[in-house]
Amino acid sequence: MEKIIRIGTRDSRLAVWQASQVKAMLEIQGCVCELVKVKSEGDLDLVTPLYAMGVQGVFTKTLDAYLLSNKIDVAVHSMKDVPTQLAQGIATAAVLKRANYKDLFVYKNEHVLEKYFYSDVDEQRIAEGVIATGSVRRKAALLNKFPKIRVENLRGNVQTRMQKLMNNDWDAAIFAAAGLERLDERPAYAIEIDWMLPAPAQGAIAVVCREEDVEVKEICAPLNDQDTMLSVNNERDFLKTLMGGCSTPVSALAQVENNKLKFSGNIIALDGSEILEIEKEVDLRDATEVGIGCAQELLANGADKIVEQIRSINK
Ligand SMILES: NCc1[nH]cc(CCC(=O)O)c1CC(=O)O
Repeated sequence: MEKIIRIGTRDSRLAVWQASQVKAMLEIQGCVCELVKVKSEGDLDLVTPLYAMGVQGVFTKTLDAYLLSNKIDVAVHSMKDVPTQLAQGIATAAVLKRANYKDLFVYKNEHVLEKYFYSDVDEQRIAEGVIATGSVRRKAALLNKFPKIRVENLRGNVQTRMQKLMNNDWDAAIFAAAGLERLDERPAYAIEIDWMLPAPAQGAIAVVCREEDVEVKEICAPLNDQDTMLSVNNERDFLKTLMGGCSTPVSALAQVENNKLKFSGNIIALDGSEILEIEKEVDLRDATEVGIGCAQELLANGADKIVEQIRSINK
């Protein structure tokens, strides 16, 4: 009998959409697949901010256990939710071509755009209002640009968060554009935040498998997009070298263009009071350690102090 590839996924709509995408790609290659839907801790607790849940990989560790106990053959994740250090025995089998990597500002009343988008630096420094996000990275970036605003905690899946935005008196909430676009739920009242660097690997989908499963690795290899893989590896190395954590105010974006890798990264103090940024462009041939190099350079230029501050607060 032909091998059936068991594809593990969380059971949120976004996760199931992403896993179905992988299933369809494998089926085009002639594979027989089935989806195995699993609840993860990250989905069960919709109140605690992610950074307070204290463990890495809240979204991934249930599926890691399923892989290691041979209940599934691959697991599909939003790559930005995957800890930079994969669990022992787990390997990346493929990274799909990246979708929209940007963060999206979703508002209810377009009058707020004046304040947040069509204002100059002086106006931004004094702008007041409330924006909702559960992400420490987005919070730090918003406070860095708009130091007088209040950032409200917001968690849950796409639908829950959208509902909460409608029910509250907030100016806006921030979403990953990729998540909304995959579900065909990007509202008309939304604008991409061009100045905000994304989370490392935002918009990329990872397929992981058992480290020693050569057969599954071979089957998944054609799904891999080399440019995306190189980019997100550098972004994740940047994060790992700086902090190692998952919910941290670290942003990074690497892009392949004209045989070059363009890398941008930053780390921001949790309260937005300080930002350290770096940009580099290197030949593709020398592009495997840009993320590490940029992180080391930032650490030598003061990022170590921000990292220390974040560690002491998270303790
Ligand atoms: N941490 C939650 C999460 N993980 C991946 C996505 C969206 C898809 C992606 O970024 O690839 C989201 C939602 C969001 O940040 O709004």
